[in-house]
Amino acid sequence: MDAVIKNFPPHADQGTDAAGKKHSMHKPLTDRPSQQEVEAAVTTLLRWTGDDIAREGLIETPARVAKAFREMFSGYDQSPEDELGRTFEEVQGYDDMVLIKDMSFHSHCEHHMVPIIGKAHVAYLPDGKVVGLSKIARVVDIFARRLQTQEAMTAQIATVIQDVLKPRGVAVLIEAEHMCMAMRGIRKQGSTTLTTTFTGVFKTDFQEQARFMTMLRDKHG
Ligand SMILES: Nc1nc2c(ncn2[C@@H]2O[C@H](COP(=O)(O)OP(=O)(O)OP(=O)(O)O)[C@@H](O)[C@H]2O)c(=O)[nH]1
Ligand SMILES: [Zn+2]
Repeated sequence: MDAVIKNFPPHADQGTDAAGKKHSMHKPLTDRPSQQEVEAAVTTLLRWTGDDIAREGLIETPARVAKAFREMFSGYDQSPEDELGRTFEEVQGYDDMVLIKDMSFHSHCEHHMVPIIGKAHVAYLPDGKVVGLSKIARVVDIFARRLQTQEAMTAQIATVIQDVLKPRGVAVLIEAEHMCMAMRGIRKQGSTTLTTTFTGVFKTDFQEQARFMTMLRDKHG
C-alpha cells in the first residue's frame, strides 16, 4: 500500500506549463494526506453512521474507500489538453460535423459527493484537423473524475476542445441523473438534467445547432 494517496485530495488551483500557459491539470500537492490519515477519516464517517467498525465486513472498508476515491477522482492529475495534443490532418478535406454520441460517464456532485450518472454527446466542426475519437471520450472522463456540477463539466469539455483543437465550433450536450436528487433530499427518481454549451459556429449559426440536435434525436428516435 502506498504511503501517500497521490491523487487526493482535489486541489482548486490551475497549473501552468513550461510556457506559462494555464492548463486544467491540478497541481500535485506535497501535503496530501497520508494513507493513514485518509483511512482514519473514513473510520470516523463509519463510526458516525452508527455501525460497528470492528465487525468483519468493515475492517478493510477504510482502505477500500481510499482506493475507490483514488480512482474516482483521478481526473485531478490528468490533463485534458495533453489528450487533445495529437491531431490528424489527412482527412481528405473533411470539414463537416464529427459527433460522438452516448459517452457514458460517472461523476460526483461537488455539493454532496454522490454520483452523477449520465451520457455526454460532443460534436465539433473541424478546421483542417481532427483528433482521435477516443481522446474526446478521455476528456469527458477526466472532467467526470473530479467533483462537478453538470453545468461546469459541460462548459469545461467545450472550452478545452475549442482552445486546443481550435475547430470552427464545439457542441456539448450532457444528460444526467443526479443521485443527490434521487437518493436523498427531494427524492425525485428518474429525472434527467440536460445542459448544453455551444462555441463558434454552433453558437452563431442556429442551423448548425439544430442539425446537432437533430443528429442526436435521430439516434434516440
Ligand atoms: N446547478 C446544479 N445544482 C446541482 C448539481 N448537482 C447538485 N445540485 C444542487 O445543489 C444544490 C445544493 O443546495 P443546498 O441547499 O446548498 O444543499 P441541500 O440542503 O443538500 O439541498 P437539497 O438537495 O435541496 O436538499 C441542490 O439544489 C442540488 O440539487 C449540478 O450539477 N448543478
Ligand atoms: Zn448533489
